Amino acid sequence: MEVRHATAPDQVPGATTEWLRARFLVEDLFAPGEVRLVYSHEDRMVVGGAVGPARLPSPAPLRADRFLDRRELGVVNVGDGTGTVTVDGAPYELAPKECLYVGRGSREVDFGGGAFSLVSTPAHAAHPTALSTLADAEPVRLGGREGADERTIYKHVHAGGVRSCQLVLGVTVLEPGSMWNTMPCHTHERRTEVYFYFGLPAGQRVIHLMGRPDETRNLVVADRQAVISPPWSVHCGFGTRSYSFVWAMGGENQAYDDMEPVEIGELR
Ligand SMILES: O=C[C@H](O)[C@@H](O)CC(=O)C(=O)O
Ligand SMILES: [Zn+2]
Repeated sequence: MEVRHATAPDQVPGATTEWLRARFLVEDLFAPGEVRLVYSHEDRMVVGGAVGPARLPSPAPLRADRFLDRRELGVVNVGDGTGTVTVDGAPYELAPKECLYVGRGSREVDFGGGAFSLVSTPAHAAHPTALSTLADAEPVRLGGREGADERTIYKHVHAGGVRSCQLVLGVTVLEPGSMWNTMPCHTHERRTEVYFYFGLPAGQRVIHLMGRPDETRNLVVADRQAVISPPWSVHCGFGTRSYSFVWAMGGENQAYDDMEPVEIGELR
């Protein structure tokens, strides 16, 4: 498991494209029969990808007998068909974009055929493992044709949905012909957020904006790649085609709307 250290906003001016990509972009998470994980010191979030059949390991940097001894996990099916995730012998069927929350203390997590994105945060208590379907996730329509940002937000793990210690997780799906996510954008000083882009056609890219609102940079992101957004960073993007993304947060609170909005004219 790769370990990435935390960053500070004063490292961004002067940073090269390569430096930014090595710290904030997560590539190559998906390989057949493997679970690949990256540990970030930003709120100690672990970001991963699983392609079954594979079992969740407990990599050495965790110093834990089992991955979920002190953690909780959100799994989202990012493939095109139904996928099965088995937790301590109990199978859960996930349709595309559906989420399984796996609680602290679970022992074995097995991924069947399919592709899954993973996000984990430290957990102080055991909440029950629970499936969240798209219907459970209380879809919210946002945006419009005029802003090229018609999209549906599915909130899976949050204060009013599946319970967790600190993880907040959902999926946003853009309509065909809609390319912008999260514009106007925001920061949230009390949480780190990970965006995991998927459903982007081969050869297309998302231009993801990061950095302080007055010092932005861009990352050019391909399908099934993730971006780590520290609390000081905006996170929004424009695709060359429509796409979906998993967004997941960890940190001080679980209030979805605890954010600092940024006016478009403030961006530099
Ligand atoms: O803090 C919340 C997150 O950035 C996302 O939920 C935003 C998002 O999915 C969108 O606007 O499309
Ligand atoms: Zn956000």
